[in-house]
Amino acid sequence: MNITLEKYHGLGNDYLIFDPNKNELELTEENIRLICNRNFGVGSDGLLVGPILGNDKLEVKILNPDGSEAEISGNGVRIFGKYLKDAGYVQKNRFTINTLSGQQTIQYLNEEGTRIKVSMGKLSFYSDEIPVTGPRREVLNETMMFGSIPYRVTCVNIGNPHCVIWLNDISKELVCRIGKHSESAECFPEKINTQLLKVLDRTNIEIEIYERGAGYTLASGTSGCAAAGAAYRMGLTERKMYVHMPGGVLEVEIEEDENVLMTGEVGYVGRFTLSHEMAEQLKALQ
Ligand SMILES: N[C@@H](CCC[C@H](N)C(=O)O)C(=O)O
Repeated sequence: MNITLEKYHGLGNDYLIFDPNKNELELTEENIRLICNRNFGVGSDGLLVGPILGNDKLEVKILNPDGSEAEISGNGVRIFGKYLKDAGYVQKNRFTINTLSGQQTIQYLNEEGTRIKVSMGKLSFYSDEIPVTGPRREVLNETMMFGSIPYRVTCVNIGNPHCVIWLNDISKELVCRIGKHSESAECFPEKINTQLLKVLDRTNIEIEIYERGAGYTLASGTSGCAAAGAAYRMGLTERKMYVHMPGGVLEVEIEEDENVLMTGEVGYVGRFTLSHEMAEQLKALQ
């Protein structure tokens, strides 16, 4: 049996879909790393395994390129939504899926399903829910040391953990320098995704991203929601804003109950049928 993977991207944040109903391979940390490797494998910022059928909801498992499992991915959910339409798994325009972090509602905004709105769930700034070590509190504008340098940090959970650093000048170089330390800092027992946040005006923010388990990425849906949530909470923006990332722009709205709505595009790259040689290498790593 051939192994086929479908590749999509959300604003340059690329994912491969491994549909377990069409492929036979036991995924392990080792073979996930090889699939996502940009030199020796197909290459991607992560792997989406699904739909996993069985209960009343379609389920997706989200894997980082280092083989670790993430609770949620904003771009991943939109991409999975587009795949479900392309592969004929759904006919409705609005439906709910299951991820490790809970349920997300997906809505197609155009006929092709390339523009998708997702109800992502609620923000939490509470230390025990993010998680961040220390007494229970909302982690707002605290000083934290990453690589011996102090930063003002707001932490937030939107299904997965994020730390947002508000600065006037942001760059790829700086987020990579900070992210290498913050990702595995002792105060983050589940590790963390890092965003540098620049506020452009009350309805536009810009971010640079360093993802847990993936490193630097051109875009991240949950990072966009987390940074928007932090900016709103700090009183810097309105509830609705555009989040500018190197790969494109996401629309984010923080509802009154702190539920987050995220809207953005998805692009289809193509189908990859792995060579016999590659399939054998992956099987040897099962
Ligand atoms: N690209 C993502 C986030 C993927 C998961 C993240 N690396 C984690 O480990 O939490 C997005 O679009 O949200």
